Amino acid sequence: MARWSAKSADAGIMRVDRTLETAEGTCVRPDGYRLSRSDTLEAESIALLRQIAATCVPGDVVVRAHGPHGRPALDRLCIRAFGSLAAPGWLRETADADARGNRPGAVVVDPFWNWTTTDLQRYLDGADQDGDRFGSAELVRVVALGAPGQAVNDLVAALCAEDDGNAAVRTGFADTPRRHLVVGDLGAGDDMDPHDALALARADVALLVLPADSDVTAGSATGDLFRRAAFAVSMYGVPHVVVCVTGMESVSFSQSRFEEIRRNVVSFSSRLRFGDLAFVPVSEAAGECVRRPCEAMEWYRGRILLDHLDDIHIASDRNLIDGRLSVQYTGTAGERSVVLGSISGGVLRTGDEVVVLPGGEHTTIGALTSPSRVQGSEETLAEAFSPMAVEVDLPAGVTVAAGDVIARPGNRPHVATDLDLMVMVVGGDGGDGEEVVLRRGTRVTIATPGRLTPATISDLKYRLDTDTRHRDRVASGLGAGEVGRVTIHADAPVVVDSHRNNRLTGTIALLAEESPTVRTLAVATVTGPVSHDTNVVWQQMSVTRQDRPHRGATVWFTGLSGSGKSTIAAEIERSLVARGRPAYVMDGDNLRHGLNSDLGFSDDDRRENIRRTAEVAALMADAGTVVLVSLISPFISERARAREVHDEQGLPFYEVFVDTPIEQCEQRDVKGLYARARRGEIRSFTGIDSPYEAPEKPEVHVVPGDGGPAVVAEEIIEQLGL
Ligand SMILES: Nc1ncnc2c1ncn2[C@@H]1O[C@H](COP(=O)(O)OS(=O)(=O)O)[C@@H](OP(=O)(O)O)[C@H]1O
Ligand SMILES: Nc1ncnc2c1ncn2[C@@H]1O[C@H](COP(=O)(O)OP(=O)(O)O)[C@@H](O)[C@H]1O
Repeated sequence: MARWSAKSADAGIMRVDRTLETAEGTCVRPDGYRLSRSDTLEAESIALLRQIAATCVPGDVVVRAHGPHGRPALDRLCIRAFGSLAAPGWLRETADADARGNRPGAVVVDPFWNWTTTDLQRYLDGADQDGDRFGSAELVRVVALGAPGQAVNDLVAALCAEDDGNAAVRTGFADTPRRHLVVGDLGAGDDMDPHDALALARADVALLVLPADSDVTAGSATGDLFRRAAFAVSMYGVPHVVVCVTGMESVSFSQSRFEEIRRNVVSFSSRLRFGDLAFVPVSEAAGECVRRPCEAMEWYRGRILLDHLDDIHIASDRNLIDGRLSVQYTGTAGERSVVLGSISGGVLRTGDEVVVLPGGEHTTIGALTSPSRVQGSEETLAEAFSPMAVEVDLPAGVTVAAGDVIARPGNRPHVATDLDLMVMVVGGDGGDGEEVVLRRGTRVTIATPGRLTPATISDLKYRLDTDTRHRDRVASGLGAGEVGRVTIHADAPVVVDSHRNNRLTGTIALLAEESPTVRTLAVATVTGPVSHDTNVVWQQMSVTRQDRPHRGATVWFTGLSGSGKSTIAAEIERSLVARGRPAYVMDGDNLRHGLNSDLGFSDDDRRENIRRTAEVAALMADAGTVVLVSLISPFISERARAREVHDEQGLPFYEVFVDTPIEQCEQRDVKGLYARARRGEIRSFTGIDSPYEAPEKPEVHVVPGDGGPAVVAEEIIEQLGL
């Protein structure tokens, strides 16, 4: 591996805060932080700035370097450190010229991360001491928030063994044996600026800080800050949460106080979506239980914070199922089209059949190359996976543009003009003291990687009180710091995933339309697409769910044809009905005779089949029935959507994966369909020439060895408490 020195780089660094309309087109403006060399940016060609503008959104960090020695050094650093970046200067057509070093280049580093230029410079300086340190270490993004600023500051300083107290520094660094931690200090988290919100949307781990002498349940100011921060962590889906109970010395290192706080936080968080929650008592002034054990807290048997962060299992957090390439730059190289972007989900391989969205053109992935090859160490990749940056060859003539998303034909993101969003209005960035408000009719710009799409807020469904969860359905707007559910109508289709499926492609920024500058109003998570007429309003009925004699639920069976879904579902139905519990099987075959008789087995038809079935199941569950859906439902994304439909209405939803291997299904061949599919008489048959995506975390996983249908049925009833 090449050794290099960051100091040899003639670097310009800026964080994009504004995009700006000029006579020549859109360009970007740095946020005011300046490094000694960054003023060379002003002299940069307008063409380069336009290139950058085409690929980044506010919050991005742009690193620019030129000269034969500087560029490769920075490129290498950025690739190693961040993984997900794109570089207009790395286009194949310009690569040779770049390698000779006479052309300026730019990289957009890790969109949505909250670096200041000061942070980045410190990072470069740190890297300089040991150029290889990012070679094998895994980068883990940590954010700390939740208590009055100083408490969070102290924790970050203790974790990163720093004492510089520089207010401009928002990011600390800490190395564990296996990892390189980048720790963003978000302070109290009560008045987030866009960078904070975007950092949260990207973080692997959130450290929620709660001083030991305050409490989450009390109406204290600190408790309020903590609860708000916890809500934001949950909303943006940070997969791992560590509650750091700080200032243990102020409560005499009391174990019972720590346990009391733990109980209170656990009880409070049951209403939040926390996947992984841990607690560490901290005496941060001396870094105890942060970087080293604390003698005064011998009772604490858990790991110290740094060890915990070294060990948290983050590899499974990445979405490695749904293949997505967010295109940030396009060009041509001889006959071929070349695109540059980051893998925002799944794994892509050379030869994969893919579709370019929103256009819908089908094509095939050619050579995959790691951008670092510009340094002369060309790396052709067999496969690329999230969150890598790659350069991809496509056959000549494919229509593809920055902002497009490349996905698999059988596993597509949503391509929609109408989206259902949870938004958090973020402040602190306008600088004019004016309260930012989103309301029905507000014009905004949707920022997705590489693309800006004008849009209108079509409806404000409710404003959410993040504390009580009260939904204020008559609210007229959302002010700074407020959270709400909106629908938005985009002027052109946008390509997104549900946030639940993919945090990267499921998060968007909403920018204000204030020519000539643009500022971020809100950072939103995508609930899903909406396609209904916005003039239709929900009618509240007088009979509520609580008035009904039975509580409903949906049990969703998924698996190959012949796996046993219907047989088990029918057993459960029989058993429940015999006990007087309303239950009903919604069987794919049967639904296709009526409700879904207009649908075939194309991917799109299957999606619609699943969507309709989920909606009907939710209605029946709402009416008090245990609905047993038996549908192959081969796509993870659509099953997730079915779950969302239920979650949104507070209805229980359980996924049961009937995991019978295809060989066994084929042997059973209940309807003789496998034989026909093998003979080519049926096309697009699941498991043969149409994909089946197995669930990752079903509530119940049934395998053939579990017993006969009746046994399995009783076990499911028991396990789900039906
Ligand atoms: N091409 C193809 N692929 C898969 N299945 C096929 C196909 N053609 C017909 N069938 C029969 O239709 C049943 C599956 O319908 P589903 O509605 O459950 O399918 S899906 O969820 O929309 O994928 C399935 O029934 P089950 O065996 O009960 O699963 C098949 O019998
Ligand atoms: N443990 C089991 N659970 C469910 N079905 C089983 C089991 N063992 C054998 N079978 C048989 O497998 C077949 C499954 O068919 P079916 O329930 O129609 O599957 P699907 O609805 O998934 O297409 C039935 O003939 C059933 O009797």
